[in-house]
Amino acid sequence: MSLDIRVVFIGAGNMAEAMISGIIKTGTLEPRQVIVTNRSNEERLLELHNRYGVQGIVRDKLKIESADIIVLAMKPKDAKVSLDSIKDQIRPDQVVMSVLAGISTTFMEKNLQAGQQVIRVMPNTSSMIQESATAISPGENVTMKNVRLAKKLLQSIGKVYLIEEEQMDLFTGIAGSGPAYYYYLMEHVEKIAKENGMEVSQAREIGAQTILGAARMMLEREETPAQLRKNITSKNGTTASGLQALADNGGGDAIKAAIEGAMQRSKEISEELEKAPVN
Ligand SMILES: NC(=O)C1=CN([C@@H]2O[C@H](COP(=O)(O)OP(=O)(O)OC[C@H]3O[C@@H](n4cnc5c(N)ncnc54)[C@H](OP(=O)(O)O)[C@@H]3O)[C@@H](O)[C@H]2O)C=CC1
Ligand SMILES: O=C(O)[C@@H]1CCC=N1
Repeated sequence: MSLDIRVVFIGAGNMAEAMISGIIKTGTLEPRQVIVTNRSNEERLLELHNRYGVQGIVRDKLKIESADIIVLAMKPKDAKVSLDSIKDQIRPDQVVMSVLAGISTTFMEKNLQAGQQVIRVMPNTSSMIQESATAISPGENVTMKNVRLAKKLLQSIGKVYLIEEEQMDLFTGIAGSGPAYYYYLMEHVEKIAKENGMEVSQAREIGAQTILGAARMMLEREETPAQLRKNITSKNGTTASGLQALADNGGGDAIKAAIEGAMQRSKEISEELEKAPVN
C-alpha cells in the first residue's frame, strides 16, 4: 500500500538505511517522498541516494516543513541537539518519530513545543528485508489518525506491535538488540564448523536455515517452544547431550543476562538523557 506522505530521516546510519530499504522496496513510499540527512557525512548521503533514489540533503540546507513524519535516527547522545535544532521549525500537525533506544516520549515532548505529536518506535535491522519486529508507543498528543499512519508506514518494514511505553526497554532487549544475539550464535556455529572441516559458507547456510525453520515452527505451529524442544530431544540422544552442555555452561543464564543487560542499558540511557538540561 502506498502512502501519500513525506518522511524526513534525521540520521543516515544503519537503522535509517534498514528502514529506508524496506519502505522503498515495498513501494510504500516513492524515493521522492523520502529525504535523509546526517550531521556531516555527505558521501553517505550520496550512497543512500544512489542505492535507493532518496534525496540526501545536508543538515544546514534541510527544510522540514514538507515532512509529515520526521524520523529521529541518530545515536541517543545526539538526540538533544537534534531536538533543539527542529524545535522552532516544526508545526503541531507534524509527527516526530524516534527510533532511539532509551528516549522516552516524555523526553521528546519536554524538548519540543508544547503539544507536539511524538511517537516512540523500536525497530530492528531486519527492516532491511521487511522482517523487523517493531514496537510503537504513542506520546500524549499524537492523534489516532497519525498513530494509524505511523503503523502503516512501519508495516512496510515488518510486524508492528503497539505496546505500553513501560515495556519498551524490555522490547529493546528482546527485539531491538535481538538480531545481534542470533548473529553472535551463528558466529560461533561457523567457527566450530570451520574447526571441524566444513566450509564457512556452507555452515552459514545450514545454520541460518535451521534458525529460520525453528522461527517458522514457533510462528506457525501451536506447540510451545518447550514442547517443540521436547519433540527433538530423544532419550539419551544427541539433543539431550547438547542441551545438557548448554545448561551446564550457563546457556539459560546467559540468555537472561543478555536481555536484562540490554534492558538495563536502555533504562540507563533514559536516565542519562533526563539529566540533560531542558531549554
Ligand atoms: N542499529 C540498530 O540495530 C538499531 C538502532 N536503533 C537506534 O537507531 C539509532 C541510530 O543507530 P544507528 O543507525 O545504528 O547509528 P549510526 O551511528 O549508524 O548512525 C547515526 C547517524 O546519526 C547522524 N547524526 C548524528 N548526530 C546528528 C545530528 N545532530 N543531526 C543529524 N544527524 C545526526 C550521523 O551522521 P554523521 O555520520 O554525519 O555523523 C549518522 O548518520 C540509535 O539511537 C539506536 O538506538 C534502534 C533499533 C535498532
Ligand atoms: O545497540 C543499540 O543501542 C541499538 C538499539 C537497539 C539496537 N541497537
